[in-house]
Amino acid sequence: MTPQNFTIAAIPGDGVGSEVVDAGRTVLDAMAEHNGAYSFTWEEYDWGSDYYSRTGLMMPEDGLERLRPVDAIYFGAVGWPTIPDHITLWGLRIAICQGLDQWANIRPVNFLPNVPSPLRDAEKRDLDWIVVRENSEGEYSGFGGRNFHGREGLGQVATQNAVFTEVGCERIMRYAFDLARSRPRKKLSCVTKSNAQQHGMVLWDDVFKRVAAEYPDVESDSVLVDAMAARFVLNPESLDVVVASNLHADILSDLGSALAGSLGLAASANLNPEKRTPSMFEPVHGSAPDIAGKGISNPVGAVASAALMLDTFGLAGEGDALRASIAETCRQGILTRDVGGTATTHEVTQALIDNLAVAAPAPSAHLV
Ligand SMILES: NC(=O)c1ccc[n+]([C@@H]2O[C@H](COP(=O)([O-])OP(=O)(O)OC[C@H]3O[C@@H](n4cnc5c(N)ncnc54)[C@H](O)[C@@H]3O)[C@@H](O)[C@H]2O)c1
Ligand SMILES: O=C(O)C[C@@H](O)C(=O)O
Ligand SMILES: [K+]
Ligand SMILES: [Mn+2]
Repeated sequence: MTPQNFTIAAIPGDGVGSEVVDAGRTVLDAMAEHNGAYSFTWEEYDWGSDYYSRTGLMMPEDGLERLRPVDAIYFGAVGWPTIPDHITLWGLRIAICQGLDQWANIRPVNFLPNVPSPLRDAEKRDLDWIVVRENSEGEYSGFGGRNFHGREGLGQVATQNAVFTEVGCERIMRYAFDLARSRPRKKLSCVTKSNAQQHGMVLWDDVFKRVAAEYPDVESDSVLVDAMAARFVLNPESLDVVVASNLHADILSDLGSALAGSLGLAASANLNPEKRTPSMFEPVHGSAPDIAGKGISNPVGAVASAALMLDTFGLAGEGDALRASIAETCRQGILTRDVGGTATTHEVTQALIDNLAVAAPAPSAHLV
C-alpha cells in the first residue's frame, strides 16, 4: 500500500521556536518511519525576525500563496527583542491566522503526571479543559491609529478598536458548542466583559444566548473575564470548554498553561474548520529569548501541537499515541528545567520517541 503523504510547511520562526519545531519534526518523522502507513514531506521556511532584518519583511509578499496548498503548517514562535513585537507578530502569526482565516484557536489545558502545579492537590483532582479562542477579529481587528507618532509632547492620541461581527461570534460559538457536545461533561462557559464593554461584548453575549438555545444538551453559563480568571485558580474542576474573545482567551490560556506547570507544555491549533485553507499548529508559548539557544526549552507544547495536527489528518489513533508518550515521559521524570527536571530538549525528544512503543494510548476527545 502506498503511504498516505502529508505536506507540512515548517516555520520555526524565532528563539526557541526552532528548537521545539525541530523536536516535533524529529518525533513525527520517527512515527512515520515506524508506521509506514503515512509519510510527511516537509517544506521549511526561514521566515521571522532574521528574515526581516535581511529583507524588511517577516515573510515574502507571496507567503500566504505558498502556504495555501500544504496540508498543515507547523509553527514555532515569533518575536525577538531587537524588533518591536507588534511588527513581528502582525507580520507573521497574525498575518497567517487572519490571512488564511484560521478563525478557531484551540488551546487545551493538560495536567501531566509528575509535573508540579501551583494548584493545591492538582494531582488528586480531575482537571482537563480547553480554551477556544476567537482568532480572527475582536481586539485583534487591527483598526485604530495614532497621531503625531514619535513626536512626544504633542498630545499624542491612539485608538485600538475591537470589532465584533455577528458572523464571527456565531461561528466560534457553534464551534465551541459542538466541541462541548463531543466531550463527556458537555459543558461550555462563555467569557465576557459586557458589564463594561456595552457594545461588542453585548453582541457576543446575545449570539451566545441565541446559539445556546440550539444546544439544550450542553450545559452553558456566561462568566465575566475577571471572575473567570479567579475560577481558573479556585474552581478549575468546573471547567470543560471555555470560549473567549481573541484577547481574553490569549490571557486565560497562558494562565491555564501556568496552572498546569509551565508555558512550555501548552499546545494549540489555529483551525480553519471548513478546511478551505491549511490549519496551523504551534505551542502556546513565545520565542522565550531568556532561554533560547541553550538547548533546555520544553518541547512538550510543540509536540502536543503536532498531536493535534495528527488528529486533523484523520490519524487520531496516532495523536492519542503521541499524547500517551508525553504522559509516560513525564511519569518517568524526564522533564526540562521549567517543570522541575534537568533534561535537555534533546533528551526529552528522544524519550518521547522511545516511549511511543511503551505507552498505551487512552482515547480522548478530538477536535475534528
Ligand atoms: N505565538 C507566538 O509566536 C508568540 C506567543 C507568545 C509570545 N510571543 C513573542 O515571544 C516573545 C517573548 O514573549 P514572552 O517572554 O512574553 O513569552 P514567552 O512565552 O516567550 O516566555 C514566557 C516565559 O515562559 C518561558 N517559556 C516559554 N516557552 C518555554 C519552553 N518551551 N520551555 C521552557 N520555558 C518556556 C520563558 O522562558 C519565559 O520565562 C515576544 O516577542 C512575544 O511577542 C510570540
Ligand atoms: O496574542 C498573540 O497572538 C500572540 C501570542 O501571545 C499568542 O498567544 O499567540
Ligand atoms: K507559538
Ligand atoms: Mn499568548
